[in-house]
Amino acid sequence: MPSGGYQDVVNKLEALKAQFVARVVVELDDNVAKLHAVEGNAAGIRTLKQGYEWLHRLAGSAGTFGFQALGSQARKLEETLKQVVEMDSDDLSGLLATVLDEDFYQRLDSLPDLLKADAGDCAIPLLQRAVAEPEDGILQRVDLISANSEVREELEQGLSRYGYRVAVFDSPDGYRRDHASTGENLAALVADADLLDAVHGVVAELERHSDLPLVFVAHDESFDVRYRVADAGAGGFFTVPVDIPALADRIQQLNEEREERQGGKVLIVDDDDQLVEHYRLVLEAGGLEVVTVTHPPDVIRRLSEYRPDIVLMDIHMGDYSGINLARMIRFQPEWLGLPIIYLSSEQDRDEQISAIAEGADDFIEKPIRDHRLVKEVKARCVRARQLSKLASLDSLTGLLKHSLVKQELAKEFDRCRRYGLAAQVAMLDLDHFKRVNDSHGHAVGDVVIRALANLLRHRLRKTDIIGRYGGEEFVVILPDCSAEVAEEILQDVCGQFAGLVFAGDGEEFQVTLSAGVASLRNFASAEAALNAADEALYQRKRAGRNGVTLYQSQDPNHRDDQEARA
Ligand SMILES: Nc1nc2c(ncn2[C@@H]2O[C@H](COP(=O)(O)OP(=O)(O)OP(=O)(O)O)[C@@H](O)[C@H]2O)c(=O)[nH]1
Repeated sequence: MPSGGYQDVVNKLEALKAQFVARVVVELDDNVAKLHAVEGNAAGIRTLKQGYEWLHRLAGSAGTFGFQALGSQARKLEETLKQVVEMDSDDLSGLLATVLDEDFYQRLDSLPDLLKADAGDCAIPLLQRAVAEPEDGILQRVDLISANSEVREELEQGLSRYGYRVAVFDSPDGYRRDHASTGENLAALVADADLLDAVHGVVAELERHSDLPLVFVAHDESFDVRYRVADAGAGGFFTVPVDIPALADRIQQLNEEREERQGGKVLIVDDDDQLVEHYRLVLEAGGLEVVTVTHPPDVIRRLSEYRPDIVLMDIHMGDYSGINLARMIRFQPEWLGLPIIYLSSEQDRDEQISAIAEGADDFIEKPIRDHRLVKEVKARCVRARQLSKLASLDSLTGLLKHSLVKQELAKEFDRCRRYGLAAQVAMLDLDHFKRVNDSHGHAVGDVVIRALANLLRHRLRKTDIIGRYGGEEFVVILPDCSAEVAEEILQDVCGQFAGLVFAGDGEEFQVTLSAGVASLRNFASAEAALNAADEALYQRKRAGRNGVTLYQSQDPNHRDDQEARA
């Protein structure tokens, strides 16, 4: 949602609508007169073609500003003139007799009245449903409702080890009272299934949390309880005693799914300034990020700078064709997978299909109502993000894959070089992990790996980069951080991780973690820093595991780590 809130968006949309009306009044005067000049043989085929292009644009834009009847009349006139364009005949009197009949001119003369008559029917109210409430804060808090003090204690302790701040309530009424007063975003609401109906009622009341991940815990795991929990729209169900790592993992997954549904970066390419501005406002109000391009030659540069999830592109843009631009974008291998969606008033299905065959992925027809535009674009952003995530993130942990973490490290290395900053790279490895797999099985081992991934995500800063480097090996990059602070943070992670209790075959167990840290600016390359972190990790393993070791060079000529710690 752009700053200024809903009313601000409505005011801006109204202002754009006024500009649109002012523009169309002038265009109507001009174009209706010119098309009548054809009737009186005072103008030729070229005028008809220009009239066709103008009607095409009007048909695509009028509906967006709330002038539905004007848009559909323009569409009918456009279709009539399309026959003229396609005939490609110079026989004006023939055309006048066959195509431009009395009915055509009557409908043309009705356009100014339709502009006046329709002015009250504005698309803006429909936007209200799509407008997302402002979202601030980070997803760190979990609310917990249970009348059972043991359950409250167990969950509060367990989840706080994963970096969540747990707000505890002993009844849905208490939750209703205190909750309404806070604007903080929640990672999840975890509640006792004994209070199912009351909790469901409170959540329904607090409409702004309709998308809130809801998880229930219960002593009773009967089909009936599970069914009622599913019916309440819950995203997770756990029996007491709760498997905390699995619960933390589920909360993480539910939040990732929610985040995917919410965000999205869109690049709009269209040469109509007012229409583009209207789309931008509507999509931003719907929670999407938008950058616009009204001058098509800028498109490649803006793509590289902005790296959108999807591109929305008009097909007919004055001297430029969206089809050629899509083809051009595909010249570059890095954009081969970028979804390009035509947002065009082209209604001919054959033309739409051939446009898609030329390098785009989909077609949205103009005009489109605001709430539908938001829905359609969001759905495509979600899909695009899911696909790109599949390509770049490790499927078990959702962290960056090996190759990407190396790319990020190289970027951070260059940044530190350029600006003389301190940054650390750390290599992390689970201790005696083979024993975990051997004793409890691979699936339980996977739970442990995911638990570490989730803990790192919550304990580290948003700007830190976390990747799964190999099986049970992780890499963490800590920008703008001294070696001393990195040691402290990672030591804390080791302590928290060692406190997590896992369950396998009815047996509880704990796992520890070792880490090695190196300062990027003490090395000639990112690769060398990573090797040093790896060496420090193995020093730690030899020294007894469960902790952090900073890289210490054996070479007296090597720059000392003390510099970075200062
Ligand atoms: N469950 C699970 N295990 C994995 C995965 N990837 C690697 N592993 C296991 O991780 C274990 C790593 O064992 P080692 O490299 O011998 O090290 P370790 O037992 O952790 O011992 P130290 O590192 O010396 O403390 C092997 O048993 C691998 O099979 C995975 O994705 N899931």
